[in-house]
Amino acid sequence: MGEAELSLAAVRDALVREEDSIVFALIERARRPRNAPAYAAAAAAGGRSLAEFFVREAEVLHAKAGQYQKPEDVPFFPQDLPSPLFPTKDYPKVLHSFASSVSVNDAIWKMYFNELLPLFTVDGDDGNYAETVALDFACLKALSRRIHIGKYVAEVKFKDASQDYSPLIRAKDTKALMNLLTFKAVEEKVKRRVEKKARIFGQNVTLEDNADKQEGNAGDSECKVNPEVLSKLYDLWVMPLTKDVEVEYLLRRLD
Ligand SMILES: O=C(O)C(=O)C[C@]1(C(=O)O)C=C[C@@H](O)C=C1
Repeated sequence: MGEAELSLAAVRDALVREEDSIVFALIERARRPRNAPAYAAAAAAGGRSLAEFFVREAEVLHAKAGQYQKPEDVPFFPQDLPSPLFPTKDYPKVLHSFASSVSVNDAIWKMYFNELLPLFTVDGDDGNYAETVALDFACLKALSRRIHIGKYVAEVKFKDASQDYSPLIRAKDTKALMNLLTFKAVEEKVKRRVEKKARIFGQNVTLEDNADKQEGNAGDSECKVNPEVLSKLYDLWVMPLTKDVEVEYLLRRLD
């Protein structure tokens, strides 16, 4: 995201676009059952699970290809990641220099595997473990990107009202910062919109004319991911973690 794009409306548009990626990533993962063996410690990978092994190896490849240069692209395993092998374009630096080190990926990892997966995948084991963990990686990346865009939201809010934010930052008043950056009405709209997206993107599209089955009218049980799971995901985890990123960024904004 560049300087010219840095307005609250533009950053919120970016968050809206990320919703599509998250809903589609979940729909794709939901094609496979839980596949628990993909998450069990495996001797072949030094006691790591296939899921962790896959994400670590994938991040090494992505880093070599030039990923993780932007503050919203945060790796889950940043230790010892290689530098890009190919030239990367310099993106405009619109955030404070510490921005890349703000990460809530550990919390996203735990939330995804412990809380979210059981909510939108069915019990079962079809043996497609490699495909399953690749789909998990796509979900994790989409969630992490959305949540870390919170850094830009925080920067815009700070720039727009530094007189309100600065005293709270100096006082390290986390609670007051959290209140100041929270817009309950926006959160309600976000929840309703992701639920609607899950209903629209997750229905089966046919060519038959059927008055009961117009787009957007699919019953929740016919959707590939239950739309209520999306609203819950945003309510309990995505928005709270985005706000944690905002607070963490703001607390260091005057350093
Ligand atoms: O849109 C904002 O102002 C944000 O800070 C983003 C966000 C969100 O995560 O969607 C988080 C906090 C606000 O209460 C509303 C929405």
